[in-house]
Amino acid sequence: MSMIADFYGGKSILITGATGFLGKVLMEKLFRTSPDLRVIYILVRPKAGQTLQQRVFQILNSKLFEKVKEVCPNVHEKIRAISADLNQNDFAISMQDMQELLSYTDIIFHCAATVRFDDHLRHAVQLNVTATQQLLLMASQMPNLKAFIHISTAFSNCNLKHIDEVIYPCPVEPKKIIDSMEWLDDAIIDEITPKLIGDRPNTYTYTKALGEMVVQQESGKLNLAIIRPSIVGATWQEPFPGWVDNVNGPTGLIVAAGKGFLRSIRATPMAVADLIPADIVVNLTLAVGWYTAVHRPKSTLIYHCTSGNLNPCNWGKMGIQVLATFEKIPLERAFRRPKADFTTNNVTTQYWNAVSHRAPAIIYDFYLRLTGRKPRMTKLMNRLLRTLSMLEYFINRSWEWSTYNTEMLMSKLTPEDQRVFNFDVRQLNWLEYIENYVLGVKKYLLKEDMAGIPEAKQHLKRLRNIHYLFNTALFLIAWRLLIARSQVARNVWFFIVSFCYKFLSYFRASSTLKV
Ligand SMILES: CCCCCCCCCCCCCCCCCCCCCCCCCCCC(=O)SCCNC(=O)CCNC(=O)[C@H](O)C(C)(C)COP(=O)(O)OP(=O)(O)OC[C@H]1O[C@@H](n2cnc3c(N)ncnc32)[C@H](O)[C@@H]1OP(=O)(O)O
Ligand SMILES: NC(=O)C1=CN([C@@H]2O[C@H](COP(=O)(O)OP(=O)(O)OC[C@H]3O[C@@H](n4cnc5c(N)ncnc54)[C@H](OP(=O)(O)O)[C@@H]3O)[C@@H](O)[C@H]2O)C=CC1
Repeated sequence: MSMIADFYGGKSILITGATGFLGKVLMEKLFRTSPDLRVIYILVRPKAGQTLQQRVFQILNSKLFEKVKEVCPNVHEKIRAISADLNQNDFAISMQDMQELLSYTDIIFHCAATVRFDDHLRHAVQLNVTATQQLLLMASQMPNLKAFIHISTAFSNCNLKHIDEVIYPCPVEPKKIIDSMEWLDDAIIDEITPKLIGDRPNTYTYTKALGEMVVQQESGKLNLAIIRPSIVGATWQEPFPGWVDNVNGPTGLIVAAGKGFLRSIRATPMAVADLIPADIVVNLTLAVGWYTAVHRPKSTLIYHCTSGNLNPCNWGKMGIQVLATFEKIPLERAFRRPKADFTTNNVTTQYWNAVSHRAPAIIYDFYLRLTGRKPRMTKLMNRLLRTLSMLEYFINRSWEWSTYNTEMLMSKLTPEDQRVFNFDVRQLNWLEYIENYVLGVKKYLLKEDMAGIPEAKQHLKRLRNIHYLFNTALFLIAWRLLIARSQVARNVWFFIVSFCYKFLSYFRASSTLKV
């Protein structure tokens, strides 16, 4: 029997960010391994034209939850969606709902965040810092609360090269930042943002670091732990390999490479690609929840959920495997054949962006215009280039994260728990994982049918022929222009033609002699 699964039995669990990528995998695992849990409360905001119930229905009816429905047929009754907006005071939760949450919650998993790199500082502070502070305040009023698990990111201190499982203070206190966001106007915030974030690349990593400081400062008598995952990728094993449903992190680039939009990327092939599968993050999170509640460590422990120091892989190897998988299993209706190179400096990056990204987009838009359609490729390409520029920081550097607490926790688990809640990244085979990731992107994110693979391959062959034809035509035009303008080119051309003629005459004569 799994001690961890047993622990969650009968418990009331509160999850924020349950509609997000990680939140859904977390909920799935909880229901599947502890179907006898009392209830999972999820804080959900109503979204464009969808009620709360519709949002929950959509999640529970997705492929991700197919296994859950077998082991926990009454899963609909065990999930309680509470209308909440983490940007509002008291999260805009009704008095009645708040009372229920305060009375019954045993464990909190705080996953909600804005993960956009370019979010305005005011909004990022509101969600990643102030909301965390408010949730901690709520938690302190929960008589039955046994553990509060905060999901941060391994990149909250990406301004450092070696990162330990400790909280590094930011120069300005989170409370001062929260206060100032209330009275400063947007223009001033824009002006001071670069100074505040300092040597971090964006508001996301900065506000996640502030969020950790808030957790430390507001800990009071709470049992807290912080988890820092690196770059979360598709699932490795559970509930099935390759599940992913959004374009964040590498996923969007995998799509862009497979569809032939992304042809070059400024990245360091040897830099460590610190990816971590979503199910490993979730297994560690549940193990931490159990350990924090049962063993009640004296201080707030931080757990790095990273792969680099235990089972490193680099971007070069990953890129090659992504492309190799697209050879076997191509995406449908690609714009160009998947083929991409790493560039390493500004000049080559600008050159390949112009030649491989902008020029084909302009030519395609010209073709769309000619055929009476609306041009769209240049706009799409500009967005891709903007996204690439945001991600570049993370694919041109390597970090070292120590994992003492994570390894300590692994050693505390029974063999059964090590199996059921496996977070040992050393067991992961990267090539197999990447292949399943790419397959998952095709099946679960893009919802492409595997039966369409022969047609997709045929389409790629057509694209290859168009490519050869286009290159030949381009070469002939360039050559024609050159010999019209240059005597040297004309002489070379004359020499080649007469050489070919002589060679052919000799070949014909010698074959006639043989007969
Ligand atoms: C020697 C070897 C040679 C081999 C050659 C191989 C060559 C390479 C082959 C390529 C294969 C790729 C495989 C590996 C690639 C490695 C890249 C990995 C990068 C990973 C970096 C992650 C760093 C994570 C650090 C921190 C982790 C976290 O803690 S948080 C989670 C991460 N958060 C995010 O990822 C959010 C990022 N997104 C944003 O901030 C915003 O979306 C944006 C600022 C990027 C864009 O915002 P904007 O307002 O303009 O538009 P938006 O509406 O949001 O989106 C616009 C369109 O862009 C699409 N989109 C969004 N994100 C991505 C993405 N990550 N990749 C691609 N596309 C993305 C989005 O869908 C929109 O599209 P449309 O709807 O069609 O308009
Ligand atoms: N993905 C990654 O690579 C990594 C993620 N992390 C961390 O993991 C956590 C989860 O990330 P991930 O699942 O990828 O992120 P997602 O963007 O997929 O999910 C974010 C979640 O937060 C919710 N949310 C956002 N704003 C509000 C709001 N105002 N009120 C209520 N809920 C809100 C979203 O709800 P809605 O559905 O309504 O938008 C969604 O459920 C985050 O804390 C992130 O920092 C850490 C390292 C890497």
